[in-house]
Amino acid sequence: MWRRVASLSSSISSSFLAQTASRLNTWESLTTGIAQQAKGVIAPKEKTPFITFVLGGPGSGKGTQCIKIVETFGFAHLSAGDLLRREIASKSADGAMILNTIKEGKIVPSQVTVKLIQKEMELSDNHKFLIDGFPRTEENRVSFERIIGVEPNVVLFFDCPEEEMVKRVLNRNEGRVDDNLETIKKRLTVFQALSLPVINYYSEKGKLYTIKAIGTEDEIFEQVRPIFAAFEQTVG
Ligand SMILES: Nc1ncnc2c1ncn2[C@@H]1O[C@H](COP(=O)(O)OP(=O)(O)O)[C@@H](O)[C@H]1O
Ligand SMILES: Nc1ccn([C@H]2C[C@H](O)[C@@H](COP(=O)(O)OP(=O)(O)O)O2)c(=O)n1
Ligand SMILES: [Mg+2]
Repeated sequence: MWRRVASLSSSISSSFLAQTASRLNTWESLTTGIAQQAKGVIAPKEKTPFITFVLGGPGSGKGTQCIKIVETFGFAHLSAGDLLRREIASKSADGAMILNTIKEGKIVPSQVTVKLIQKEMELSDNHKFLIDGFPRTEENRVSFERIIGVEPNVVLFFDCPEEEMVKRVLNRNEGRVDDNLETIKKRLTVFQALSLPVINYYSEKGKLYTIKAIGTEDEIFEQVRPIFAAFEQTVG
């Protein structure tokens, strides 16, 4: 694994290499634990994980664009909302609590969400992850860093006017308990109060890529494409 890192293009900065090295160590410990539990079932990770957080208000088009990124750049798509809805459907111990939280337009405790994300990352044989709809709060962010031990390489922010988001959510038609006017208003308030600080945090760290999320799906993807194209050589 170390040889792999060393043979990467010489254009990579030393700070990138240092970050890579630290992520590799974390990844090794993450996967070693799993390998011990399920020897031979899960292929060892040989590549450095590349993590993208996909942020934006409800209905801003995160999921839609993630599908295009998966098709074009071969990422694994982990939607925090989908993982939580799967927990509800499986009637797990946390299911009822998650359902009530989502109906109220609130945020599920980070420990629950991070564990679901962690499990998916460990089971995946991909090393490139799109983590969609997460972190939605500072608590989410800190919890991910503490439990997973890595920081994102890229943070996408789909910046969409509120009235457009409301229109899209009300037309989404997926039978979701939170796609109604009452819950969407609460979700927009939560987004402003709790999610925007996370977006500002990554902006200050120089990791934020803001996408103007109006126009056709294809027009929006043309803003997304060059971001990942620029990383393709180094990430694989
Ligand atoms: N550029 C777009 N223009 C119009 N509608 C869109 C666009 N992108 C997505 N949608 C639609 O808006 C709704 C919300 O999109 P989605 O990808 O689920 O957003 P998010 O995951 O951010 O909540 C979906 O019904 C989707 O088909
Ligand atoms: N990090 C997260 C992500 C989603 N949730 C809950 C609360 C959110 O309103 C719902 C739905 O999230 P989802 O990402 O599917 O919603 P949108 O795609 O933005 O419409 O899930 C959460 O509590 N914590
Ligand atoms: Mg979504």
